[in-house]
Amino acid sequence: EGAVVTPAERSDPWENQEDVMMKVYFCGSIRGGRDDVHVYRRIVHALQSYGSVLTEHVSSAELSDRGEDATDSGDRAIHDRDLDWLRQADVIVAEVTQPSLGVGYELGRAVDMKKKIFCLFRPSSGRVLSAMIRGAADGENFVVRDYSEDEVEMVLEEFFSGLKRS
Ligand SMILES: O=c1[nH]c(=O)n([C@H]2C[C@H](O)[C@@H](COP(=O)(O)O)O2)cc1CO
Repeated sequence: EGAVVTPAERSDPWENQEDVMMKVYFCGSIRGGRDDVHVYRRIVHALQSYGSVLTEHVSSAELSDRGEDATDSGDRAIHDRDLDWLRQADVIVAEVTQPSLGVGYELGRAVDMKKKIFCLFRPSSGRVLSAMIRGAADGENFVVRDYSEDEVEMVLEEFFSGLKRS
């Protein structure tokens, strides 16, 4: 009676699940162009088997290259919310084939926060990935993986099974 329940003693299963569920921040181009939204959908769908995806909206077919809100105050709200999610995230997964200022910025901030980062690039696009992304790879906290669309599930499985071991 009157005992203080510490977080470790909580018995609500939903609360516990929240505690253990990995949080994944997915980055993909929005105002940079929506050409690859079908790939983002496939990635986010696969990611949902590893944890909770904080930025599911990035993969929404309804979201155009105008973004969520075109007003200035809307932009601040988007920026602040996304940085908050970035801080909460255990891992960042970015599809970097379609160049995007926002994605590049998110990755730079995530490096500064010492997050685990996994970037996916499709050479079949004919593009050459920015040196500021390819050149940031250290094979451990910042991993860049070339892949083709049909390999989405396989490369994510490889990455997440590596995380469990480390
Ligand atoms: O409406 C938005 N909502 C939003 O969450 N973002 C974030 C998530 C994406 O990973 C990234 C896309 O940046 P950009 O719009 O510069 O391509 O920025 C970006 C916008 C629009 O810039």
